[in-house]
Amino acid sequence: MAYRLVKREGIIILEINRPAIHNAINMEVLEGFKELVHIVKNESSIKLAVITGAGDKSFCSGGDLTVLHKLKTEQESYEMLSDAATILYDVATLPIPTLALVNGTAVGGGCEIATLCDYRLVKKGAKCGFIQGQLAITSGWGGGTYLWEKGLRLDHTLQMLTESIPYASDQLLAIGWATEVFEGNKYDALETFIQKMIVPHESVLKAYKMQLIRKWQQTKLFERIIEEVRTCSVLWEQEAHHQAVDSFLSKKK
Ligand SMILES: CC[C@H](C(=O)O)C(=O)SCCNC(=O)CCNC(=O)[C@H](O)C(C)(C)COP(=O)(O)OP(=O)(O)OC[C@H]1O[C@@H](n2cnc3c(N)ncnc32)[C@H](O)[C@@H]1OP(=O)(O)O
Repeated sequence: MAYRLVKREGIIILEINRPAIHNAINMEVLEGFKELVHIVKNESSIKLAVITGAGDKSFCSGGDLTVLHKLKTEQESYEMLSDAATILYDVATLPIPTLALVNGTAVGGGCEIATLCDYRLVKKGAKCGFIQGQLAITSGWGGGTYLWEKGLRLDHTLQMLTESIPYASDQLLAIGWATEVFEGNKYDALETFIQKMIVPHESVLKAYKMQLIRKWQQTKLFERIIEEVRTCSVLWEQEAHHQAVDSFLSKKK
Protein backbone atom coordinates (compact mmCIF):
# COMPACT_ATOMS: atom_id res chain seq x y z
CA MET A 1 0.00 0.00 0.00
CA ALA A 2 1.16 3.52 -0.84
CA TYR A 3 -0.03 4.65 2.60
CA ARG A 4 -0.74 3.26 6.03
CA LEU A 5 -3.49 4.46 8.37
CA VAL A 6 -3.08 3.62 12.07
CA LYS A 7 -5.46 4.56 14.89
CA ARG A 8 -4.34 4.54 18.51
CA GLU A 9 -5.52 6.21 21.71
CA GLY A 10 -7.48 9.04 20.10
CA ILE A 11 -4.93 9.68 17.34
CA ILE A 12 -5.02 8.71 13.67
CA ILE A 13 -1.71 8.57 11.78
CA LEU A 14 -1.43 8.59 7.98
CA GLU A 15 2.01 7.42 6.86
CA ILE A 16 2.90 8.00 3.20
CA ASN A 17 4.55 4.71 2.29
CA ARG A 18 6.61 5.19 -0.89
CA PRO A 19 10.10 5.61 0.60
CA ALA A 20 11.93 4.47 -2.57
CA ILE A 21 10.85 7.69 -4.25
CA HIS A 22 10.92 9.92 -1.20
CA ASN A 23 7.23 9.38 -0.45
CA ALA A 24 6.07 11.10 -3.65
CA ILE A 25 2.32 11.49 -3.91
CA ASN A 26 0.27 9.50 -6.43
CA MET A 27 -3.49 8.92 -6.76
CA GLU A 28 -3.39 6.07 -4.23
CA VAL A 29 -1.89 8.34 -1.56
CA LEU A 30 -4.56 10.95 -2.30
CA GLU A 31 -7.16 8.22 -1.71
CA GLY A 32 -5.47 7.71 1.65
CA PHE A 33 -6.03 11.37 2.54
CA LYS A 34 -9.71 10.95 1.57
CA GLU A 35 -9.95 7.88 3.83
CA LEU A 36 -8.32 9.85 6.67
CA VAL A 37 -10.96 12.60 6.33
CA HIS A 38 -13.77 10.02 6.23
CA ILE A 39 -12.55 8.27 9.39
CA VAL A 40 -12.10 11.51 11.37
CA LYS A 41 -15.53 12.77 10.36
CA ASN A 42 -17.15 9.51 11.45
CA GLU A 43 -15.27 8.75 14.67
CA SER A 44 -15.80 11.49 17.26
CA SER A 45 -13.25 10.00 19.70
CA ILE A 46 -10.30 10.96 17.45
CA LYS A 47 -8.60 14.11 18.77
CA LEU A 48 -5.56 14.51 16.52
CA ALA A 49 -4.66 13.68 12.90
CA VAL A 50 -0.96 13.09 12.17
CA ILE A 51 0.71 12.93 8.74
CA THR A 52 4.20 11.47 8.38
CA GLY A 53 6.43 9.69 5.87
CA ALA A 54 7.85 6.17 5.86
CA GLY A 55 11.57 5.72 6.33
CA ASP A 56 14.10 8.18 7.69
CA LYS A 57 14.94 10.13 4.53
CA SER A 58 11.80 11.97 3.48
CA PHE A 59 8.45 13.18 4.72
CA CYS A 60 7.25 13.74 1.14
CA SER A 61 8.82 14.92 -2.14
CA GLY A 62 5.59 16.28 -3.58
CA GLY A 63 3.74 15.03 -6.64
CA ASP A 64 5.06 11.89 -8.36
CA LEU A 65 6.81 13.39 -11.37
CA THR A 66 6.80 10.08 -13.26
CA VAL A 67 3.01 10.47 -13.32
CA LEU A 68 2.66 14.25 -13.41
CA HIS A 69 4.99 14.73 -16.37
CA LYS A 70 2.24 13.20 -18.58
CA LEU A 71 0.06 16.24 -17.88
CA LYS A 72 0.95 18.85 -20.48
CA THR A 73 -1.86 21.39 -20.79
CA GLU A 74 -3.37 23.99 -18.49
CA GLN A 75 -6.66 22.07 -18.40
CA GLU A 76 -5.06 18.68 -17.69
CA SER A 77 -2.99 20.10 -14.83
CA TYR A 78 -5.89 22.18 -13.46
CA GLU A 79 -8.01 19.03 -13.06
CA MET A 80 -5.28 17.20 -11.14
CA LEU A 81 -4.24 20.20 -9.07
CA SER A 82 -7.80 21.18 -8.10
CA ASP A 83 -8.71 17.59 -7.18
CA ALA A 84 -5.64 17.31 -4.92
CA ALA A 85 -6.11 20.81 -3.48
CA THR A 86 -9.73 20.00 -2.60
CA ILE A 87 -8.77 16.77 -0.82
CA LEU A 88 -6.01 18.59 1.07
CA TYR A 89 -8.39 21.42 2.00
CA ASP A 90 -10.63 18.77 3.60
CA VAL A 91 -7.56 17.63 5.59
CA ALA A 92 -6.65 21.20 6.59
CA THR A 93 -10.19 21.90 7.76
CA LEU A 94 -10.66 18.69 9.75
CA PRO A 95 -12.55 19.53 12.97
CA ILE A 96 -9.53 18.47 15.07
CA PRO A 97 -5.89 19.60 15.22
CA THR A 98 -3.60 18.28 12.49
CA LEU A 99 0.13 17.65 12.90
CA ALA A 100 2.88 17.07 10.33
CA LEU A 101 5.49 14.74 11.82
CA VAL A 102 8.29 15.77 9.45
CA ASN A 103 10.65 12.81 9.56
CA GLY A 104 12.82 14.06 6.68
CA THR A 105 12.85 16.07 3.46
CA ALA A 106 9.59 17.87 2.63
CA VAL A 107 9.76 19.63 -0.73
CA GLY A 108 7.28 20.86 -3.32
CA GLY A 109 3.83 19.49 -2.60
CA GLY A 110 5.35 17.73 0.41
CA CYS A 111 6.16 21.10 1.94
CA GLU A 112 2.62 22.21 1.07
CA ILE A 113 1.15 19.25 2.95
CA ALA A 114 3.28 19.98 6.03
CA THR A 115 2.31 23.66 5.82
CA LEU A 116 -1.45 23.01 5.75
CA CYS A 117 -1.20 21.17 9.08
CA ASP A 118 -1.77 23.07 12.34
CA TYR A 119 1.55 21.87 13.85
CA ARG A 120 4.92 20.90 12.35
CA LEU A 121 7.33 18.77 14.36
CA VAL A 122 10.51 18.72 12.28
CA LYS A 123 13.34 16.23 12.67
CA LYS A 124 16.72 17.93 13.19
CA GLY A 125 18.53 17.95 9.86
CA ALA A 126 15.35 17.66 7.76
CA LYS A 127 15.13 20.15 4.90
CA CYS A 128 11.82 21.65 3.78
CA GLY A 129 11.03 24.06 0.99
CA PHE A 130 8.73 25.26 -1.74
CA ILE A 131 11.04 24.17 -4.57
CA GLN A 132 8.33 24.38 -7.22
CA GLY A 133 10.08 27.49 -8.59
CA GLN A 134 12.89 25.18 -9.75
CA LEU A 135 10.27 23.54 -11.98
CA ALA A 136 9.13 26.96 -13.26
CA ILE A 137 5.79 26.67 -11.46
CA THR A 138 4.30 27.91 -8.21
CA SER A 139 2.77 25.80 -5.46
CA GLY A 140 -0.33 24.14 -6.84
CA TRP A 141 -2.04 22.31 -3.97
CA GLY A 142 -2.77 25.37 -1.80
CA GLY A 143 0.54 25.40 0.05
CA GLY A 144 1.42 28.99 -0.82
CA THR A 145 -2.01 30.18 0.32
CA TYR A 146 -1.72 28.21 3.59
CA LEU A 147 1.75 29.64 4.21
CA TRP A 148 0.35 33.20 4.19
CA GLU A 149 -2.02 32.02 6.95
CA LYS A 150 0.70 30.71 9.29
CA GLY A 151 1.63 34.03 10.87
CA LEU A 152 5.23 34.16 9.66
CA ARG A 153 6.65 37.64 9.01
CA LEU A 154 5.39 38.61 5.54
CA ASP A 155 8.93 39.03 4.23
CA HIS A 156 9.88 35.54 5.49
CA THR A 157 6.77 34.10 3.83
CA LEU A 158 7.57 35.69 0.46
CA GLN A 159 11.23 34.69 0.83
CA MET A 160 10.36 31.03 1.54
CA LEU A 161 8.14 30.91 -1.54
CA THR A 162 10.35 32.82 -3.96
CA GLU A 163 13.75 31.41 -2.97
CA SER A 164 12.45 27.94 -4.03
CA ILE A 165 15.10 26.15 -1.97
CA PRO A 166 14.92 23.74 0.97
CA TYR A 167 15.48 25.36 4.38
CA ALA A 168 17.36 23.61 7.19
CA SER A 169 15.47 22.70 10.38
CA ASP A 170 17.01 25.47 12.50
CA GLN A 171 16.00 28.10 9.92
CA LEU A 172 12.47 26.64 9.74
CA LEU A 173 12.23 27.05 13.52
CA ALA A 174 13.71 30.57 13.46
CA ILE A 175 11.16 31.87 10.93
CA GLY A 176 8.29 30.21 12.77
CA TRP A 177 7.37 27.53 10.21
CA ALA A 178 8.47 24.65 12.45
CA THR A 179 6.54 24.32 15.71
CA GLU A 180 9.38 22.29 17.22
CA VAL A 181 12.60 20.57 16.08
CA PHE A 182 13.18 17.11 17.54
CA GLU A 183 15.96 14.54 17.66
CA GLY A 184 15.65 10.78 17.98
CA ASN A 185 12.53 8.67 17.44
CA LYS A 186 9.70 10.60 15.81
CA TYR A 187 6.98 8.83 17.76
CA ASP A 188 8.71 9.62 21.07
CA ALA A 189 8.76 13.27 19.99
CA LEU A 190 5.06 13.07 19.07
CA GLU A 191 4.18 11.50 22.40
CA THR A 192 6.01 14.24 24.32
CA PHE A 193 4.40 16.99 22.26
CA ILE A 194 0.83 15.77 22.66
CA GLN A 195 1.01 14.94 26.39
CA LYS A 196 -0.68 18.21 27.29
CA MET A 197 -2.96 18.56 24.25
CA ILE A 198 -4.74 15.24 24.61
CA VAL A 199 -6.02 16.04 28.13
CA PRO A 200 -8.99 18.29 27.24
CA HIS A 201 -12.25 16.67 26.06
CA GLU A 202 -12.37 16.43 22.26
CA SER A 203 -15.17 18.99 22.25
CA VAL A 204 -12.69 21.61 23.54
CA LEU A 205 -10.18 20.85 20.78
CA LYS A 206 -12.93 20.93 18.16
CA ALA A 207 -14.29 24.25 19.42
CA TYR A 208 -10.87 25.92 19.14
CA LYS A 209 -10.20 24.41 15.68
CA MET A 210 -13.61 25.72 14.59
CA GLN A 211 -12.47 29.27 15.42
CA LEU A 212 -9.70 28.89 12.82
CA ILE A 213 -11.97 27.21 10.25
CA ARG A 214 -14.53 30.00 10.68
CA LYS A 215 -11.83 32.60 9.97
CA TRP A 216 -10.83 30.70 6.82
CA GLN A 217 -14.48 30.52 5.70
CA GLN A 218 -14.95 34.24 6.28
CA THR A 219 -11.75 35.11 4.40
CA LYS A 220 -12.61 32.77 1.49
CA LEU A 221 -9.52 30.60 1.93
CA PHE A 222 -10.79 27.89 -0.45
CA GLU A 223 -11.51 30.42 -3.19
CA ARG A 224 -7.97 31.79 -2.74
CA ILE A 225 -6.57 28.25 -3.01
CA ILE A 226 -8.39 27.69 -6.30
CA GLU A 227 -6.85 30.92 -7.61
CA GLU A 228 -3.44 29.46 -6.63
CA VAL A 229 -4.31 26.28 -8.53
CA ARG A 230 -5.29 28.26 -11.61
CA THR A 231 -2.03 30.23 -11.56
CA CYS A 232 -0.02 27.02 -11.25
CA SER A 233 -1.90 25.38 -14.12
CA VAL A 234 -1.15 28.32 -16.43
CA LEU A 235 2.58 28.05 -15.63
CA TRP A 236 2.38 24.25 -15.90
CA GLU A 237 1.65 24.49 -19.62
CA GLN A 238 4.77 26.60 -20.28
CA GLU A 239 7.74 24.93 -22.00
CA ALA A 240 10.06 25.95 -19.14
CA HIS A 241 8.14 23.67 -16.77
CA HIS A 242 8.15 20.69 -19.10
CA GLN A 243 11.87 21.10 -19.70
CA ALA A 244 12.58 21.26 -15.95
CA VAL A 245 10.59 18.08 -15.28
CA ASP A 246 12.20 16.25 -18.21
CA SER A 247 15.59 17.30 -16.92
CA PHE A 248 14.83 15.89 -13.46
CA LEU A 249 13.49 12.61 -14.84
CA SER A 250 16.42 12.20 -17.25
CA LYS A 251 18.70 12.05 -14.20
CA LYS A 252 16.85 8.97 -12.89
CA LYS A 253 19.23 6.07 -12.51
C1 LIG B 1 1.87 18.41 -8.13
C2 LIG B 1 2.38 19.73 -8.03
C3 LIG B 1 3.14 19.93 -6.77
C4 LIG B 1 3.19 21.39 -6.64
O1 LIG B 1 3.82 22.04 -7.49
O2 LIG B 1 2.53 21.91 -5.74
C5 LIG B 1 4.51 19.28 -6.74
O3 LIG B 1 4.88 18.70 -5.75
S1 LIG B 1 5.51 19.23 -8.15
C6 LIG B 1 6.87 18.08 -7.66
C7 LIG B 1 7.83 18.81 -6.80
N1 LIG B 1 8.82 17.91 -6.24
C8 LIG B 1 10.07 17.85 -6.68
O4 LIG B 1 10.44 18.50 -7.64
C9 LIG B 1 11.01 16.98 -5.88
C10 LIG B 1 11.85 16.14 -6.76
N2 LIG B 1 12.81 15.36 -5.96
C11 LIG B 1 13.96 15.91 -5.44
O5 LIG B 1 14.18 17.10 -5.48
C12 LIG B 1 14.93 14.94 -4.81
O6 LIG B 1 14.60 13.64 -5.26
C13 LIG B 1 14.92 14.93 -3.28
C14 LIG B 1 15.46 16.26 -2.75
C15 LIG B 1 13.53 14.67 -2.75
C16 LIG B 1 15.86 13.79 -2.80
O7 LIG B 1 17.10 13.92 -3.45
P1 LIG B 1 18.15 12.70 -3.38
O8 LIG B 1 19.33 13.12 -4.21
O9 LIG B 1 18.35 12.30 -1.97
O10 LIG B 1 17.43 11.47 -4.09
P2 LIG B 1 17.15 11.31 -5.67
O11 LIG B 1 16.84 12.62 -6.29
O12 LIG B 1 18.24 10.48 -6.27
O13 LIG B 1 15.81 10.47 -5.63
C17 LIG B 1 15.79 9.06 -5.39
C18 LIG B 1 14.79 8.48 -6.35
O14 LIG B 1 13.50 9.03 -6.05
C19 LIG B 1 12.96 9.64 -7.21
N3 LIG B 1 12.12 10.77 -6.83
C20 LIG B 1 12.38 11.68 -5.88
N4 LIG B 1 11.39 12.60 -5.81
C21 LIG B 1 10.46 12.23 -6.74
C22 LIG B 1 9.21 12.75 -7.16
N5 LIG B 1 8.65 13.85 -6.59
N6 LIG B 1 8.54 12.12 -8.16
C23 LIG B 1 9.08 11.00 -8.74
N7 LIG B 1 10.26 10.44 -8.39
C24 LIG B 1 10.94 11.07 -7.39
C25 LIG B 1 14.17 10.08 -8.01
O15 LIG B 1 13.82 10.27 -9.34
C26 LIG B 1 15.08 8.89 -7.80
O16 LIG B 1 14.64 7.85 -8.64
P3 LIG B 1 15.68 6.78 -9.23
O17 LIG B 1 14.87 5.96 -10.16
O18 LIG B 1 16.19 6.06 -8.01
O19 LIG B 1 16.75 7.61 -9.91
